[in-house]
Amino acid sequence: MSELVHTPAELAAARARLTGTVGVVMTMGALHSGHETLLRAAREQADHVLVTIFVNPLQFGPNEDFDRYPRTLDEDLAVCRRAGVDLVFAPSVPDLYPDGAPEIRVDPGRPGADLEGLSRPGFFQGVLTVVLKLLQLTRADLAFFGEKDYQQLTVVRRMVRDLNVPVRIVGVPTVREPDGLALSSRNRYLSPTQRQAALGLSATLRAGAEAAEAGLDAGAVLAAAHRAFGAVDPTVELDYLVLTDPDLEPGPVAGEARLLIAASLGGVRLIDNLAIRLAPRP
Ligand SMILES: Nc1ncnc2c1ncn2[C@@H]1O[C@H](COP(=O)(O)OP(=O)(O)OP(=O)(O)O)[C@@H](O)[C@H]1O
Ligand SMILES: CC(C)(CO)[C@@H](O)C(=O)[O-]
Ligand code: BAL
Repeated sequence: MSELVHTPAELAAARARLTGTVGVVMTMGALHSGHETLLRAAREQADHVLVTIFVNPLQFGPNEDFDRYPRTLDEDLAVCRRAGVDLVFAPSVPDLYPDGAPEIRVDPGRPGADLEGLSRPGFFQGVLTVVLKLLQLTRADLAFFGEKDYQQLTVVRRMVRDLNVPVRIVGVPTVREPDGLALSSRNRYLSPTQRQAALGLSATLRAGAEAAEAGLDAGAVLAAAHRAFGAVDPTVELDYLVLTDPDLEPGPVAGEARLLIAASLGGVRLIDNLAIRLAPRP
């Protein structure tokens, strides 16, 4: 049975009853099999699993989908119960921000400035601020984040290192539909035709991975991915397609790398990424 709490005071009381290690999975709800994989990882690696469900207004831009973001608490609780979650923290906006939007926020710095940071100004500041608050409130020993949101995982790791936050961040590989589409709560916005077109994101990444497996260098791998994107349904608008260092550090790419894509379909913005292993230079 998962205990449901809403306020920080209720959370503190319930958290105090948990002995042993606590793993937290932070979500915005609308739980799917990707989230369930995070819950399983937490179940395996911690004595207790705590889930947070909160659609964080601070990380949404003025023209983004905060109002229409799916809110499915009853179904989410059923998922948590089935996954053996001990405690669910589902605060309201005033529960978490009793004084309104916080004056003091976490600056995501250079790692949060590119890619998603360029397209979604304020996004990582909002994410890091709420992640830090939730880490303080849950006092978790481990926190699990999906590689699907690769830059988010990277920026959270960097915050924990730079600010000495006492938690271990665990990255969990992306869960995909059998046809390759990365699971995402926002997939439910897609019409059947858009869903078919959205396969272009993972297909583009796979084309890059195949070029790397064939021994091509970084420039040729990225060119192969761009060529593959050229064959994708023209309703899919590319935001970025980049090959970077796995820590998203600037500079030349060699050995382990990451290919990241973001694109929009009829106003629905999706992201995906894949690990790429470049052949050693001769
Ligand atoms: N397909 C997936 N595989 C692995 N982890 C995932 C997947 N989808 C989401 N997650 C992870 O679940 C956590 C909560 O994410 P969130 O609730 O925003 O879901 P989401 O599907 O990413 O939603 P959205 O569609 O709004 O981006 C994050 O750490 C995210 O990376
Ligand atoms: C980490 C997070 C729960 C913060 O609101 C959100 O960005 C998400 O669901 O990935
Ligand atoms: N999935 C990360 C949170 C967001 O896109 O708003």
